[in-house]
This record gives sequence, C-alpha cells and structure tokens, in this order.
Amino acid sequence: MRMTQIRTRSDKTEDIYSYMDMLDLFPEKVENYDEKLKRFYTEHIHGDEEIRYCLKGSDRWFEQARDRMGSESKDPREEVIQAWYMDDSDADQRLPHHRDPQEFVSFEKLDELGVLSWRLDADNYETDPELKKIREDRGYSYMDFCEVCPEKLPNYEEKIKNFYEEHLHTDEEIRYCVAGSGYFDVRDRDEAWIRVWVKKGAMIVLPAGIYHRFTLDSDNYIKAMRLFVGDPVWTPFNRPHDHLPARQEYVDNFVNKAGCGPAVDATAA
Ligand SMILES: CSCCC(=O)/C(O)=C/O
Ligand SMILES: [Fe+2]
Ligand code: NI
Repeated sequence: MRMTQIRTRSDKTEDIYSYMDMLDLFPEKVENYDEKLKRFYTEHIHGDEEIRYCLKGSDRWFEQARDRMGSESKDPREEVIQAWYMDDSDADQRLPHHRDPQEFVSFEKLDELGVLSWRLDADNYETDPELKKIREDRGYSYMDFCEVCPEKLPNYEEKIKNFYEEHLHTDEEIRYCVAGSGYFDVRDRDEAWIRVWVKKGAMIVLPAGIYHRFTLDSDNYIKAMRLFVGDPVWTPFNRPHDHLPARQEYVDNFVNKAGCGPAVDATAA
C-alpha cells in the first residue's frame, strides 16, 4: 500500500511511517475485547508517536467503550457520597435542598476544601484492611459509634438542633457511615453551603477549623463510626469563632490558597 507522505514537523524526514496495519475494534473481531478496552481506556503514554487513521466509525466508539466499562471507570465513592450546592430555602433541613438547576460538586473540589473521603466495606469494618491502614496512616487511635435516632441518642432533640448549628472543631471530624445516611454541610471558600450526602460505606474527614453542620436526611437514621487521634474532643465552637488558631490555620491553608479550580462539576448527573 502506498503511504501518503505526511510531514508535520520540519525535523522529520519523509516516509517515516514505514509500518502499517489495521485494527478493527469491535467485540466480534477482537480477542479479549473488554481487557483491551480497559487497557486503552487507562491513562497512559508511549515512547513513540501514536498514529491512527480512522477509516470507519467515529468517536462514538469512545462513548461506547465508556458505557461498556460501566462502573469500572467510575470513582467508587460516587455510589455512597454525593455533594452539591444548596439552595437558600427555609424548607425542612432534612430535604436535599438542591439548587435549580442542580449544581454538583466534585471530589476534587471537596479535596481543595480539605474534605477527604473514602468508600469502605461497611459490612466488614471490624476486619477491613483498608480502614486499618487509614487508621494507622492517620493516627486514628480512638473509635466509637454514634447512632442518631431517638431510641439510641440521649437528648436526641437537643443534639439534632446542636448538630445543625454552624460550628467548627479544633480537630478533624472523622465520620464513617456504617448504616443509614445523613448530610454534612460545609462552607466553601465563598461561604456557600455544600451539602455532602453520606451513605453506608462513606467515610469523610472534615478538617479542623472548617465551618460545618450535620443533619439527618428524610430517612431519619445514621450510625456513624467516630474516629480521633488520641483522646477525643467533640467540643463544637459555634460560628463565629474566627479567632481560634484552628480556624486561622484552616483559612491560611484552604481559603486563601491560590489556584482554586472551578467549583462546579459539570459532568455529574
Ligand atoms: C453522624 S455523627 C453526628 C454529628 C456530629 O458528631 C457532629 O460533630 C457534627 O458536626
Ligand atoms: Fe461537628
Ligand atoms: Ni471563642
């Protein structure tokens, strides 16, 4: 076959592409199609140019590949953690309070605010090696459980009210939802509320000094593992407590940091 001469860079000689073959990429033609798809879809580089000439088909292939890979390519946290900007309505705090249109928030954006998260195996938390490693790496020596429902939580009504007062702590707030669900609301850099919905299997860390609050959702139940470095201190400092060193450190490290990316994850559905 005659190769068309293509020169895109002046330092290249003619007819450099001496090799040519064809690749028909669809399930019936390719052995181990799914495995190959996975390899192509995994971010990578080559030591040489990648030159492809599409004779048939289109970039619909890329969409089909992504659909076929399904949840494999998705961040596993998406199943148990979702975050979005809240509306300004005074309606029941246990409602989702989405904006119209909805504005989802990415894990990267949460990360920029110092909010960390994992998806863990909540059915096996006693033996889960991933949880063990996080606890070792981050020094979470203390652990107990907080079950939020009238039967299990003493002074339920008062606690529910206090959890929803905007406050900060001088240490991280580490919660691992092992059953039920709930909303942790955190302030972004511009003081807007981001609602972080945690469901069974979601573990989140709110950094020391971030203004936040907690509420049950309309299912009215959560069982959360609480972790802490050393002897626990649960004291909430209701807003304003801007003079606390923990707040000042948070502002220095996360609010006044340069190079903030866009707030909204346009790809989330
Ligand atoms: C789901 S744990 C109860 C909420 C809590 O402990 C807290 O500190 C909220 O800010
Ligand atoms: Fe708190
Ligand atoms: Ni004070």
